[in-house]
Amino acid sequence: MSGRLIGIVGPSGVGKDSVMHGLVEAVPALKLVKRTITRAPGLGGEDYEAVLEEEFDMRAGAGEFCLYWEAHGLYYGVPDTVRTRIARGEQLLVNLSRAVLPRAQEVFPELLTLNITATPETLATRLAGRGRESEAEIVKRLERASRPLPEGAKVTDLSNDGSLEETVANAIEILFPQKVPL
Ligand SMILES: Nc1ncnc2c1ncn2[C@@H]1O[C@H](COP(=O)(O)OP(=O)(O)O)[C@@H](O)[C@H]1O
Ligand SMILES: O=P(O)(O)OC[C@H]1O[C@H](OP(=O)(O)OP(=O)(O)O)[C@H](O)[C@@H]1O
Repeated sequence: MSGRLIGIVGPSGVGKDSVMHGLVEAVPALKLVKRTITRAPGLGGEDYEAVLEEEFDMRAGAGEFCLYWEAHGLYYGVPDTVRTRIARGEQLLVNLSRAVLPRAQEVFPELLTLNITATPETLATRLAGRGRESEAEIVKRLERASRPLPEGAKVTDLSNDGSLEETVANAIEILFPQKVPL
C-alpha cells in the first residue's frame, strides 16, 4: 500500500491520543507523527518534542513544519519530514487542529481525517480524569469543543462514547475497508 497521512481531530478530552495509540498497537503498519509543541516537557499524553517559542518561530521561519497552528496558548508544528516518510510508503497518524484542516487538505490532497466525537458530559469527565490541565483550562477547552468545523473540512465522524476497543475497531474498518496491513 502507498504512503498516506491520516488526520485525527476532535475536541479536547474526546480520546484522540488514546485512539491513535490503540490504532498503532493494533496495526503495526501505522506510525505516529511526533509533533513539536511549545509545551513544557514531560506532561504525558503523547510523545511530543518540547521547544521554547523562540525555537519554534525559528523553525517555522526556516520551513521546518509542513503545518503549524496556535491553540490553547501553545504552538504546534508538524515536521516537514512527514513528506519524505509518506513518499517512502509510510502510513502516518497525526493529531491536527480542526482549524488547520483546510490548509492540511491543500498540503496533503489525499488526507483522510477521522473526527472523533463524544457528548459534552463524556468530554468533561475525561478531561478531569486525565489531570493534565487546571480546572480553568478545562473550562476553556470545553467551550472550544462546540465550535463548528471550518468550511470545506472533509472528515469522517467516529464516536468514542463507547469503549476504546470499540472505537479502534470502527476506525480500522474506516481506514482499511479491504484488508488490514501487517
Ligand atoms: N473510550 C474511552 N473510554 C473511557 N476513557 C477514555 C476513552 N478514550 C479516552 N479515554 C480517556 O479520556 C481521557 C482523555 O483522552 P485523550 O486520549 O487524552 O484525549 P484527547 O487526546 O482527545 O484530548 C484520558 O484519560 C483517556 O484515558
Ligand atoms: O482547533 P482544535 O480542533 O480545537 O484543536 C486545537 C488543538 O487541540 C488539540 O491539542 P492537544 O492535543 O494539545 O489538546 P487535547 O489533547 O486537549 O485535545 C489539537 O491537537 C490541536 O492542537
